[in-house]
Parts: sequence; C-alpha cells; structure tokens
Amino acid sequence: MEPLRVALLGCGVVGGEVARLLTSQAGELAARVGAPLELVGVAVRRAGRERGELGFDAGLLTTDADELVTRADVVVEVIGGIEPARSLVLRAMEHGAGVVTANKALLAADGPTLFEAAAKHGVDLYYEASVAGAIPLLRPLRESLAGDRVTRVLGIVNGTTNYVLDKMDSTGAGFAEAVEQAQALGYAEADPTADVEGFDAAAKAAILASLAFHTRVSAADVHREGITEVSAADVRAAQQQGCVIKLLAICERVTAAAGEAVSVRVHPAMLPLSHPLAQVREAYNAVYVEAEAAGQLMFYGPGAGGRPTASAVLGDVVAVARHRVGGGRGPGESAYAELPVLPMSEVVTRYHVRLHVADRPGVLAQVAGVFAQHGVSIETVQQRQDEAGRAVLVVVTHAATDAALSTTVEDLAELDIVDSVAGVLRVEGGDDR
Ligand SMILES: NC(=O)C1=CN([C@@H]2O[C@H](COP(=O)(O)OP(=O)(O)OC[C@H]3O[C@@H](n4cnc5c(N)ncnc54)[C@H](O)[C@@H]3O)[C@@H](O)[C@H]2O)C=CC1
Ligand SMILES: N[C@@H](CC=O)C(=O)O
Ligand code: NA
Repeated sequence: MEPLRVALLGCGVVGGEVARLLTSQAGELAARVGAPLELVGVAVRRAGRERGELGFDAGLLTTDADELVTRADVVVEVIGGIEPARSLVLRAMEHGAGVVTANKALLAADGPTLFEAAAKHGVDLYYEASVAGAIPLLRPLRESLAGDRVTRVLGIVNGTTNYVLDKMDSTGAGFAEAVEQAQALGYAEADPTADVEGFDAAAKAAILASLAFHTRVSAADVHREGITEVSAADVRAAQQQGCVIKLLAICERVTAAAGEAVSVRVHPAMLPLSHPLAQVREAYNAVYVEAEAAGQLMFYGPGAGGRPTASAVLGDVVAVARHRVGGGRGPGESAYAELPVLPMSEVVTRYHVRLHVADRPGVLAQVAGVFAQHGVSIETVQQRQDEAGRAVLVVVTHAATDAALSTTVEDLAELDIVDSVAGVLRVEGGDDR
C-alpha cells in the first residue's frame, strides 16, 4: 500500500510529541491503518532555531507551511491561534487533505467555516485533542451518544487553572508562582492569559455545547469568568466551608419562558469536598455528561501536556488515515437543533457571599432583608471573626437567577452596616444542582 503523507504544522509542546510518536510507533500505526504514515514535512515559524533532539530527520523542517499543506493526505495543525492556522487548514482541505487539529480557539471562533469547507471538499475534520487533552470526550459525544439526548455537560476542562487552584488550595502557593509552574510543565497556552482568564475553557465549553446540543455555540456565546479574582482568602473561605474552588465549564439544556434553550458558562465555583470533581488534582480534567437514556457518565484523565495531547492527536490521525485507506468519512457538523443561548442573567445559580459587617444587633436582619427583597432564599448564615478580628457574615443562598443574585450583592454593598463585600463565589454541586 502507498504511504499516506502526513504534514505537521507546528513543532512546539504538542507538535514535538506528535512527531516523536509518529516516528517511534511507525510500525504499529501502519498495521492499524493498513498503510504506512509518512511524515513529509514539519512546518515551523523560524528556521535554524536550536531544537534539541527532534526524533525525525531535520531535513523535514520547513517554514513554508502554505506549500507543505498542498502535498499531504493528512494535515495536523498544532500551531494554535486563529491565523495563520485557519487559512492553512482551509488550504489543506481545498487540496483534498483530511485535517486533525488541537485548536479549540479556532474551532470555537469559526468552527462552521471549517465544517463547511470539510463538507465541500469531502474531507475529514477531527479535533479530539482540542477539549480535555488525552481524554476521549468529543468522539463519545459525536458518535457514541448520537442516539441519546444530552442534557448537561459539567466539568473541569482547563489543566492550567486546575493546577493553579490545586496548588493554592493544597500548598498555599501564590497565584503567579503556580502559573509559572504550569507553564514550565507545558500545560499553559502560549499566552497563559487564555487559561487564567477562562478563554481556553470558554472555547472548550463552546465546542462541548455545540456537540452536546446539536447547536452552533461560539466562544462569544459563553459567559466567561477566569480565576484571576480568586484570592487566598477565597480559598480559605472555601476550606472553612468544606469546599474547594474549581474553574468549571457548565453546558445545560434548559427550559426557558420562550421554550428550550442552552446555557453555557465558565466560572470559578465552590464545590463540596464530597463532589467527585473536587478530587480532581493538578492538570487533570474531568467531565460529567448527563444524557436522558445513558444517565450520568464521567470522563477523567490528563487534560493538558504534550504527550497526553499527542495521544489524542494520533488517535485522530489514525481515524482520518483509515478513511483514506478504506473509504468513508467521519461525522460532519450537526447543528440542526438551533437552540437559543440563554443570557447569564437568566441562569439559575447559587452564591456564597462573604461580608465584612459591623458587629452589632440587627445586622443579620438587615442583610436577610436585602436577600428577601430580591426573592433570594438563604440556605445558611454563619458569623465568624477573621484573622484581623473583623466580623464576617457568610451567606450561602438557594438557587436563584444570576440577575437576582448580583443585584442582591450590589444592594448589600450599599448598606451602612456592611463595610465591604469580601468575596462572592458561585456554588455548584449541592443537592438542588
Ligand atoms: N499544550 C497543551 O497541553 C495543549 C495544547 N493544545 C492546543 O494545541 C495547539 C498547540 O499547543 P502547544 O503545542 O502547547 O503550543 P506551542 O506554543 O508549544 O507550539 C506551537 C508552535 O507553533 C509554532 N508556530 C507558530 N506560528 C507558526 C507558523 N506560522 N508556522 C509554523 N509553526 C508556527 C510556534 O513557533 C510553536 O513552536 C494549540 O492550539 C493549543 O491550544 C490542546 C490541548 C493541550
Ligand atoms: N492550556 C490548556 C491546554 C489544554 O487544552 C490547559 O491548560 O488545559
Ligand atoms: Na480530548
């Protein structure tokens, strides 16, 4: 059988490992595909850079990615970002190549353009590595659950922020120090702002919601909050409550006034220690998928890092290559449901509110009154003293709309007896969620 030509775009953390695995496992991959996979070129940004041990012939390096994509059967895009990745992927498809990408930013920004191009040119588009690294998650959603009705996807989908929050919680590490460690371990994006500000998780949430609900959801549709506002005091407050703070991606099918809709959000949230997601450490990811017939499924594993991510990329390369050998194509875009995306203000959540208050009679009644005015029911209230001897009131609410909760907090801040709102965090994983 003629070899299948594989072109690799990008040779960084993920690309370097993809090249190594393609070369070191060549024999087994050929047996699984039914034809050898021949690495025909590796596009890099700069020629002549010191790259250490490559694991493949240095003569394959090229700075002409435009040319490389015209002479491949399978193009692997692991450059990241929107351009030139998008133009290269589209050019590869025009020239008849199947595409494998790990690029969630591109898929969440302009997925429909890529799917339409793949359909037009009759080629595959696979992207398992784009969400939750090595964990097989997109293929289960695209294929295994295609006969079911998914109602909810909830999980930790960013390794860097989970690593940072875990280190802050377990070792008391500072935020900046933990981010640097995550970068050194190859978990963070080229610009770690994408991780800590929640952009990476929001892109992944958009991809998950699109697949789960057969609806186009882009990154711009996702309510996004990162972890930069999470303080050491928040982490301690969560611990006092028997909780941890995690950055969660939550995609839900909801019934709104106007009919069925989806809500898609990424934000830090307190989770009780008894919740399985609370036990997810370091850069691991874990995602719950709830479907009407299947019930609750959980996917867990390494969500970031060069080698685990390369595993998912290689799995996709094998899938595309098998189609080239045996015929057939992977699933295309499924967006027939066209459900509207619910604004965050209408989403139902719970809050944990920490207030620095005057320590005198009547304070509790005034605070409770503000919650009542907004129709927000209180689950628990505790008063304690912080390290500086100030009175701290900790209120945990029942579920209410996000709009009601945020106006409640605004009005609390206006009360004379409230010195400051010390922290506000959403709470997930309780009995009513
Ligand atoms: N690192 C990880 O844990 C994971 C990364 N990903 C995704 O994989 C992709 C790659 O990520 P990393 O390997 O971590 O990034 P990286 O920054 O280590 O590698 C990207 C490489 O592409 C090169 N590049 C930039 N422009 C180029 C161009 N025009 N032509 C050729 N090469 C060019 C850069 O010089 C760099 O070496 C991104 O889309 C990222 O979001 C997905 C899952 C996990
Ligand atoms: N930067 C990302 C890499 C994987 O997608 C993360 O930290 O999860
Ligand atoms: Na994955």
